[in-house]
Amino acid sequence: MNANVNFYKTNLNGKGLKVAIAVAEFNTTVTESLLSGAVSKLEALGVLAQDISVARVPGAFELPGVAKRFVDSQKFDAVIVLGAVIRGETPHFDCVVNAVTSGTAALAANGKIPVIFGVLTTDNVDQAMARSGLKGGNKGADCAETAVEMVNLYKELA
Ligand SMILES: Nc1c(NC[C@H](O)[C@H](O)[C@H](O)CO)[nH]c(=O)[nH]c1=O
Ligand SMILES: CC(=O)[C@@H](O)COP(=O)(O)O
Repeated sequence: MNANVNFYKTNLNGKGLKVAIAVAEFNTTVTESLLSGAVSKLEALGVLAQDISVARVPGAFELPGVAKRFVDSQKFDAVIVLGAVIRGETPHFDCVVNAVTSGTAALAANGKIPVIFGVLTTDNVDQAMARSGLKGGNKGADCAETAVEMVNLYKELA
């Protein structure tokens, strides 16, 4: 790699940051574990508990609506959406996944703050358990780290 390339710097310092989390209640065993992982990681990175705000919604379809309100409030440095969409017998899985993915992506691309996508989309419960800290890694914790990293990158890009 050419040594003259300029790389924007970022870091994982969460001190002083205010983070909002929207979490779906559908598949609550999985999503509460995602939430726990996200909150624990945020605190480990220096975000104070009183600076973490959580809103629960019925399902993943409702996540972008709450995330937008978090963004529009201008009270937060980042927003994380957490959910677990698990395939059933009908195409409803695709409807929900498409809606939450496109809605969250639009907010992330158009908003002034990072909006982080932490919605599991799995074929079965075991796959969800394996990605929510119940039987393996925790995507909620991963999203928390991404949120802090992106806030600090955006500060460099300002
Ligand atoms: N099947 C799952 C859903 N379905 C519910 C929708 O997200 C939504 O709440 C409903 O259609 C009313 O608007 N939600 C999940 O989060 N996960 C699922 O597996
Ligand atoms: C993702 C869903 O909406 C799904 O869990 C619903 O199950 P089904 O397709 O069997 O109604």
